[in-house]
Amino acid sequence: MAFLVSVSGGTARSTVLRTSTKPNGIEGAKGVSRASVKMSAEAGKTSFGFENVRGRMMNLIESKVAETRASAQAWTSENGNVLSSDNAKVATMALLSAMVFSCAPVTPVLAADTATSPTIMQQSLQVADKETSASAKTQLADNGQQKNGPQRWRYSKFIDAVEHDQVEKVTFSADGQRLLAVDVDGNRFRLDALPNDPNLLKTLTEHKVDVTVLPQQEENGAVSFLQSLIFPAILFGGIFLLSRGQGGGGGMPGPGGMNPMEMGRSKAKFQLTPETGVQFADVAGCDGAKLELQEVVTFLKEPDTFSELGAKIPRGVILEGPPGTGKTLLARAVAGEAGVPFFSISGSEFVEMFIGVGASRVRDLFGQAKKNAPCIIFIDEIDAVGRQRGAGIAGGNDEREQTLNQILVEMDGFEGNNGVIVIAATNRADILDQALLRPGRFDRRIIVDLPDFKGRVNILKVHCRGKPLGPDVDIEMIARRTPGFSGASLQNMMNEAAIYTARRDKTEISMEEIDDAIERVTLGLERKSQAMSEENKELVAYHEAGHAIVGAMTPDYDQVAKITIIPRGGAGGVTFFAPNEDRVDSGLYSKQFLESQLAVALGGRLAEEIVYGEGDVTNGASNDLQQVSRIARQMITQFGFSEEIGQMALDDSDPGNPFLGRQMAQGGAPMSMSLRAQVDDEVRRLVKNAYQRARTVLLENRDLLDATAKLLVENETMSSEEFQRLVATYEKVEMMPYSPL
Ligand SMILES: Nc1ncnc2c1ncn2[C@@H]1O[C@H](COP(=O)(O)OP(=O)(O)OP(=O)(O)O)[C@@H](O)[C@H]1O
Ligand SMILES: [Zn+2]
Repeated sequence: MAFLVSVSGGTARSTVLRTSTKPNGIEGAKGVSRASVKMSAEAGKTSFGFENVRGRMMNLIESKVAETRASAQAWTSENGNVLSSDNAKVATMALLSAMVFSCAPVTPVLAADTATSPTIMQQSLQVADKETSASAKTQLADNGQQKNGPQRWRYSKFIDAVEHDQVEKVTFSADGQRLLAVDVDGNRFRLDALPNDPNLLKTLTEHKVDVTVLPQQEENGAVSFLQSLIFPAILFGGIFLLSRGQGGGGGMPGPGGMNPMEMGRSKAKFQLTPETGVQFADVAGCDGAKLELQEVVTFLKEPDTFSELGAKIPRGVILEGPPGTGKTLLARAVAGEAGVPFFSISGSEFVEMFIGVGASRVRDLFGQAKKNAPCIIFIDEIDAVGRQRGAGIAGGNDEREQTLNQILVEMDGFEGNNGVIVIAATNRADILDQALLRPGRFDRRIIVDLPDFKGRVNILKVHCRGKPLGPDVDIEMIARRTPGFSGASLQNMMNEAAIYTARRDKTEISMEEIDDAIERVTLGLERKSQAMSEENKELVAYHEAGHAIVGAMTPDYDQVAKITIIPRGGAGGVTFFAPNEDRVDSGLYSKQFLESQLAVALGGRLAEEIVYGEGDVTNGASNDLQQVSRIARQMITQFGFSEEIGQMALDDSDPGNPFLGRQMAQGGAPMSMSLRAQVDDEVRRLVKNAYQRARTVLLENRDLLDATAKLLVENETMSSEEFQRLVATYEKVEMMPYSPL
């Protein structure tokens, strides 16, 4: 079997051809990945010219991140719907490399669940996708490709592009921590966690970059940032601030008034809201999503300017995320910010209609929308109609398919710039028909995840507005106590508190009512997902940090894409790793990689052990431990990775292996008792070795472990970049290479 491994980093691209047929063709695999790291390092050096070692190291890390991201992106875009298809092998490969360590302090998610549950797996991939798409696209862009979602840029690369007049437009988040840039070709780039660069604004102005700042949220830091922008804005001109308020932006005049609304035909089932009145400031805790949607707002406000600039016109946007995270609210806010009408319909309403009605409703809806352009069409629960065609559980649903087809026809029929943008919402993007996600249709996917601590503070502020609060009410404390709550649960909780207050004949909501309300909502949530106590938080943080650090300190291991300790789906926390291109392409995993994987899986439990002592480890790692023994067994019985046992496939009748599939387990020789014992010994040896290596690396990087856990407790999530920064600051020792005991 021959395959291509593309090596890329920064500007350098080259291709390495390798042939191999056996899974134990490890030498080749190693060679390739070394080569790719080296190439990336070279690329990093030439494009940035950092002279010091640290700089080079960071470049190397970044290139490596970019590399793995590219693969994650390429993989997801090609195989986006792999989960619901029967293409189990690809899914297996992806899962193996995008290894997810989701660990629950109380109810562990079984490994089998992780592998078979499309939701969890999709979550992992989505997060990988979300967190990783960016740099990946920097590379895809080199090929002239731009897939959905903005790419992520390094700061230095961004400045470089600005200085070369490659950047057209920049939108800052209200707090000034992130920005979205659009280059001259209309490609979008994202930068998170901006450094404090006093010259940034000057550079932007000098190069005539359009600067927009998102409306400010009630965050303190934002004020000074805004002020710091306003001042030079007067000096340099050419910058306009988007002010919150009637009609939105300064700068260029938007289409002030709305088209007079023609009443929808009476049979029309969709809702039309001429003016939603919702602003971005009403949606809190999803700055990333707002940043991306700002472009849609700009387009709706000034469609002509937008297309004159040659920017790529947005068509369809999919908002995906758990229930109650504010997807509908965001869509309404886009309409509100742009001052355009909002058409909405729910996917499930289509399905309830009589045969033939769905498609004509779609025609109606789009017809009305075009007449009222610019406007937004919002389709809630798009999965109800947008599920893969021909994959219906009850033998397919013609009505649904016709409705879906009609939506596709309408979206394809958008000529040039007709000012209609379709926003769809779903919490099951994994089951969507791929046709929906093609370019020109819903080619932008925006993740709206559960809010982290800061997000919850902001959401609470929104929902405390206009409510009489007692002097003892501390919003930050409420936010600390409500991890795992969505925006809707928080709103619900505040309403409950208000009801308790009224019942108790009080005039102000006090902490007492809020406590009761939190308890009540938590009880409701607990049935669905794991609610997390304060004490658990630190433990989960150490556990996840353990996985991440062992992964990061392992040469050639997959990149950490995101760490979170927000409880979800029964898991206390999750560490996501982005798959690596070589491995995904080939589906081959070297012995070295699998050994590292053992160590990474053990890292969580080990961190607990190191920090709290052996007596205090929790059963939250049972999922990890299952993964460990499964991987180790397979290495010995199926991949012939043991010298003792040799290169033969054995029938290790481990029932239903969700990871590598039965096909690999087939055809093995039955095992004698003595062989079984030998296998057990070998498995134990492998695991013990991995355990030792992971333990050493965690002990020697204790500072990094503490720093990571601390930040996780504070923020609940950590991006790849944030983690890399910690690694760069604290890292001491890499994991030692495998040495047989
Ligand atoms: N980020 C947020 N900021 C402020 N309020 C929020 C936020 N998220 C949710 N809410 C509150 O919860 C309500 C329900 O949210 P919304 O309907 O937008 O969620 P959704 O993601 O569309 O949920 P579903 O998937 O169940 O349709 C909103 O009307 C709002 O009051
Ligand atoms: Zn774990």
